[in-house]
Amino acid sequence: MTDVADSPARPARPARRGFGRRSPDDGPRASFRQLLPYLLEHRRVLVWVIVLSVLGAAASLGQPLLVNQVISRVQHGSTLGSIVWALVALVVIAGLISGYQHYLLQRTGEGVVLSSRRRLVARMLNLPIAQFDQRRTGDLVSRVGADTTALRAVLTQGLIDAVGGVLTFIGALIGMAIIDPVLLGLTVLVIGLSVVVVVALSSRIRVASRRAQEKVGDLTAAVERAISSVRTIRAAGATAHEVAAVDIDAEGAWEMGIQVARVSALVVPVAGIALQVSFLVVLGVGGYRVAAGDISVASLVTFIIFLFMLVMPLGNAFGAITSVNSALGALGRIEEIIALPGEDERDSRTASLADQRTDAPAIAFDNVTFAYPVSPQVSARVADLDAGAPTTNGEPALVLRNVSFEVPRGKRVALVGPSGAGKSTSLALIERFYDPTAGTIRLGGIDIAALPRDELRAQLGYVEQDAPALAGSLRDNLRLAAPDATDDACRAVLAAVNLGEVLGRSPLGLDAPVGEDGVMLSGGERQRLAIARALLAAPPILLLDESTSSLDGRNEQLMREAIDAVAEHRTLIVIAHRLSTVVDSDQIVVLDHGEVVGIGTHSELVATVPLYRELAKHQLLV
Ligand SMILES: Nc1ncnc2c1ncn2[C@@H]1O[C@H](COP(=O)(O)OP(=O)(O)OP(=O)(O)O)[C@@H](O)[C@H]1O
Repeated sequence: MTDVADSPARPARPARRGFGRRSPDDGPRASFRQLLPYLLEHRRVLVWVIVLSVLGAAASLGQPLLVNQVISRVQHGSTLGSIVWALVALVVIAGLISGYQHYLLQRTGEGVVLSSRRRLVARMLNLPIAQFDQRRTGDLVSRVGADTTALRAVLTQGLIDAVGGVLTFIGALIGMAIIDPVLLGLTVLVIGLSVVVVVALSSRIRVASRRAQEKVGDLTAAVERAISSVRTIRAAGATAHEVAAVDIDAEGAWEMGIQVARVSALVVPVAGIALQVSFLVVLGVGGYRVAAGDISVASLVTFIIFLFMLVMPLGNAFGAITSVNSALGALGRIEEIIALPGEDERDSRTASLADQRTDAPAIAFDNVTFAYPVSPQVSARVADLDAGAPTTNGEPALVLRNVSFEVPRGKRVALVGPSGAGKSTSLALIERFYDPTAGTIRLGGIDIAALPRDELRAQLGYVEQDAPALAGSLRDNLRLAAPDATDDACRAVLAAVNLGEVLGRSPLGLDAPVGEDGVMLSGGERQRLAIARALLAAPPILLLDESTSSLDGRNEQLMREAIDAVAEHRTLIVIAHRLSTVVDSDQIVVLDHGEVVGIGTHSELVATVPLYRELAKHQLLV
């Protein structure tokens, strides 16, 4: 019943190999191998880029040979003829090829960013709910925005002319070997040293740039927190405090950026120094060899041009090291999420709704026990503190204990109990946002763990506690679960939950925006809009987690009427914070500290369950 990622007993499954074993300092890492699927999607363009690279390299390598000819002809007093034109043509062709190739790689880079965003968002929105409990929203947002953008650099800077660069490098090496192996030996010695230095520095760049990206994630999370709670922060007079908190994260990102800059500052001049030193060595030793008659002036000039051609791609590669390493760091953060199992991947799909029994209750809890999964980070911190909460003896604290109750078809059942008793958790388990640690929940007699989640959820309408309205129009909100609903159906359902008046408020009607998180609606209106949304999909079972915010008399009346409208012809499980909403329920289940302490009608419970009597007394119902 309990599946792997949600299991409190077992920590969330470590991601695929390469992400699983790492020290806290050692964030997600990616290799070029993981980049391959993204590149292979664009293999046609990349093959074309390679062909252009080969042509470009040939056009470049042809230039020193022609220069050699020009010098020899000038030395021997012969006419230059078409050679100069051929040289000009080669330079122009090499330039055109390089421009077109650059465009193709930029385009492919954008394509890689697009497909990484698609894959990441598709996986992210399909992760088990526990992952969202344990991760910071801003950090996830930053992965979709900033990290995917960093991937572009692999193509636009890393792979730019990589093949052409290698060919030019090899061609230049061969040309130099033919002209003068001694000079080549000296050149290779100097350049080899520069490569050793850069390779040694590149791992430091990788670590620094990955940390820089993590810091950007922290920064986005801090900004997201501040913006999403802006009213509370403003009202608490805590704006300056929050600005300072965001500032600390911004500074952290800046510091890491500076670290990257410091290490890359060491790398960038290496190619230049290598070129200068080898140029001076070649000029000195080459000049001596020309004087000694070992090589001609034309050969020395050609050798020097080849030297530039050898060092140029090397310089490009050194220059790309920072951006490629940061792209690989970003890819690590993207793949860390993509490697997590999606919630639907763990569906057993061994049963179908057709197996429902008509004589079975709509929903039945059978000895359900549950503890929320504890994130590995929290576990580690608790272990460090050697403290009990939120776990006991290393085990997560139980939120539900052996809970059993039945909800007959077509009946209205209320869950009541003090705050933290486990009411909302029970609805979350019916929705399979989490799976019970022990026990079974059945829908029409079928263990819901055996049903595909989408089939199960199609049977359920769920109205969260203080349900948020989604930014967008009234119509967008209503059609979330019923995309084909007509405008007439939308209007009818709004009227059913007493929201007809909201429609008349704006000339835009159903197109009227509700604001970010529905700020343009009152708390009661948001809750009723959420009920309308659930109703429109016409599910046979409705789970309603009543708003905790106190509603005035009129709103409460409107809400009761809305619930009555909802209850018709369907099974309703309602979490009531105001007993007045549920006194006429068919059955009331009283929860306390995760245990069922009473089941019955209002009058039965007032007579037999002290906790319920107490609750009713507080709410002036007895
Ligand atoms: N996502 C979560 N991760 C960890 N613990 C949680 C999570 N959600 C709720 N809890 C804990 O589970 C317990 C039960 O919470 P639940 O929301 O089910 O209570 P409730 O009866 O609905 O309370 P209320 O009436 O205040 O809404 C609480 O102690 C709460 O702190």
